[in-house]
Amino acid sequence: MLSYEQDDDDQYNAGYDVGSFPKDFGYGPFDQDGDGLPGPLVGEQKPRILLMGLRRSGKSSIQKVVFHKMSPNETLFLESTNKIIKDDISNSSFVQFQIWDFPGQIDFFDPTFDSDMIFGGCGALVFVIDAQDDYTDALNKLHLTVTKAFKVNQGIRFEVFIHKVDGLSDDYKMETQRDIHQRANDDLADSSCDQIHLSFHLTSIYDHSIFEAFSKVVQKLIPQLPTLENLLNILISNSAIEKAFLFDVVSKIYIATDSSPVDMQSYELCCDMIDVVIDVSCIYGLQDDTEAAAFDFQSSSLIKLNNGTILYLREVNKFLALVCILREDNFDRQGIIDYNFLCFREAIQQVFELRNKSQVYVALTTNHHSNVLSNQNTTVNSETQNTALNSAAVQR
Ligand SMILES: Nc1nc2c(ncn2[C@@H]2O[C@H](COP(=O)(O)OP(=O)(O)OP(=O)(O)O)[C@@H](O)[C@H]2O)c(=O)[nH]1
Repeated sequence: MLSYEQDDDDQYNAGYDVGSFPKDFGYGPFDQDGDGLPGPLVGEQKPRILLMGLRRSGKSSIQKVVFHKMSPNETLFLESTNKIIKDDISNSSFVQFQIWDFPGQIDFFDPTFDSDMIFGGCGALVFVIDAQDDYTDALNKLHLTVTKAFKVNQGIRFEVFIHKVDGLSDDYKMETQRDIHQRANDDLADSSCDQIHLSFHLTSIYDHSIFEAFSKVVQKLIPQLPTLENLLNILISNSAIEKAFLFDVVSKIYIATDSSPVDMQSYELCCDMIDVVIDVSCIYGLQDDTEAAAFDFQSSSLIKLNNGTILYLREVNKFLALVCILREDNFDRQGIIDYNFLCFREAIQQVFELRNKSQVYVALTTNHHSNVLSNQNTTVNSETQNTALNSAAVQR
């Protein structure tokens, strides 16, 4: 990897809107052509994300907006969910999971509620609280839900979405978050369950906060995350990039970023850039006679902002894109950045290959301990890649 001097300071302006994605650019069937990435194996257990919360708290809206490109206004007409809706999200080799949307009125004491089955294979439980409503009942239900789930499966990540905060002032938002945080943790402490850890996110479907929160939930379920972060750190430090996100293009969830702090504006800018690229590709890039995807190995884009900042997007594979933010002055050596990007893409492919090999191995031998196995392999792989990338780096 080639190296570059870096400058600090960046400012960007943004005007945002969500959901300009064409709806037909959705989760297609997972096939094997293009980048040689095999699809999920038959019988492989996908991590499950449960969406729970009281009625009308916004669960279905979240799922539709993030994963099905529904515009936020259309959620006003969503019918109440009255059975568990299972949604299989298999759009990328990294992001493969199921989302189960539960009806608000679910009763844990109902004999048909099989908590071992439901919480057993669950990776994360997202509990949605309507912050515009009185949340006392929601807090009681949260307590009941997490304690019940924790008894069945201690590995579940508990994520609380303090939702619909678009209607609240900044001060009130913070106050609500503090209050919910305090009361939820007090309830756990009172029932001697302080080992249960809850993470809190302020969310709304009317801005990018819901995508950001979901990104964090999903990242915790990706065993390769440390490897990806490492690769991004190496890439940005050698290419004078300020910030880099690895995006799942369809959902605009970022599955990894470098270790510098994420600010909401950068994330929103990058999301908007993906919208622009996909919109333009769908309008001008589709060939009449083929069903080729609008986003392919040639997809890349460069947007210069009027504050001396550049947004640079490159396709990594058919599901993932790298979006970088950097200063215009540092882009005069684009060749170095492009070369480093190729090293990065190669390394990401190795992560995929190794993951897939370990999956095949697991499938051929036994289904037991599959997570542990792939985790261990990925760690070894991470070290190999870092060594390879570092040795390829050429300092200027
Ligand atoms: N202001 C605001 N309204 C929201 C938001 N998210 C969802 N809503 C609205 O909340 C209402 C209920 O949303 P649903 O998604 O149906 O709620 P649910 O939790 O799935 O409801 P059940 O299926 O009955 O359990 C809808 O009218 C949505 O438009 C948000 O972020 N902000």
